[in-house]
Amino acid sequence: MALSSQDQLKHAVARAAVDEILPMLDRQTVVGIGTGSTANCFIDALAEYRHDFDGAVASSQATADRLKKHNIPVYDLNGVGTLPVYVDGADEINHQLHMIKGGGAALTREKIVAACAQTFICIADGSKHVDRLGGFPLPIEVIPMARSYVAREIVKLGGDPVYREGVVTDNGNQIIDIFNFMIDDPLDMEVRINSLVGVVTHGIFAVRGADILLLGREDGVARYTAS
Ligand SMILES: O=C(CO)[C@H](O)[C@H](O)COP(=O)(O)O
Repeated sequence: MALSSQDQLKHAVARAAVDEILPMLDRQTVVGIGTGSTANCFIDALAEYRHDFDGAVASSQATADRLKKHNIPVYDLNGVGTLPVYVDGADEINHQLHMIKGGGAALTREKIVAACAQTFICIADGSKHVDRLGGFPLPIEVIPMARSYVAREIVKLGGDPVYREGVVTDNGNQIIDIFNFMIDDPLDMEVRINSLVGVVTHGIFAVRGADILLLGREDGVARYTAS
């Protein structure tokens, strides 16, 4: 079956991410790996080198399952400590390499694994690159009993919260997506939403943004670094 051009871009950035990390790998290296269709392309490309590194820490059960299918060992983050690199996709990424993530509901584990990584490489197709975050609805993972409270607080901040019905995160929590919520200052908004009681995490990744962006475009993969 022929791949769509967006799928081809995902494969191209996944391959570029493998090339980027190959010099970092040795038999002791444990790699942090994100969640989603672009991260899946990365896992499939990395599997070719599975004897050149030790294993991976997964940001979701879905990612752990895919790694195991490739016979790549999956480790508990608590037993690993600092990771040299974390590779993941994004729903949006701006020019400062701040992101919105969590479209796949894996945001909390993604943020934890990213926090433990020395280098965060974001892989995305060109449609994800934006001047201003917020076109993509911002996901918030909430403790279930706090869902309505958090939603009311989000309305006060100017957003339109929508409960992502039927979705339970790997941590047993629920997701609210905030629509119509353009974000001028991602660092400030990340901290403000973090301070709401009942919020587990949300999808603004600015305090720990990406260090490197590999962006798939029709004319090739562009590489950006955080300034
Ligand atoms: O944050 C995520 C999952 O929680 C993903 O990285 C994000 O949704 C991008 O996914 P895809 O690569 O499928 O477009």
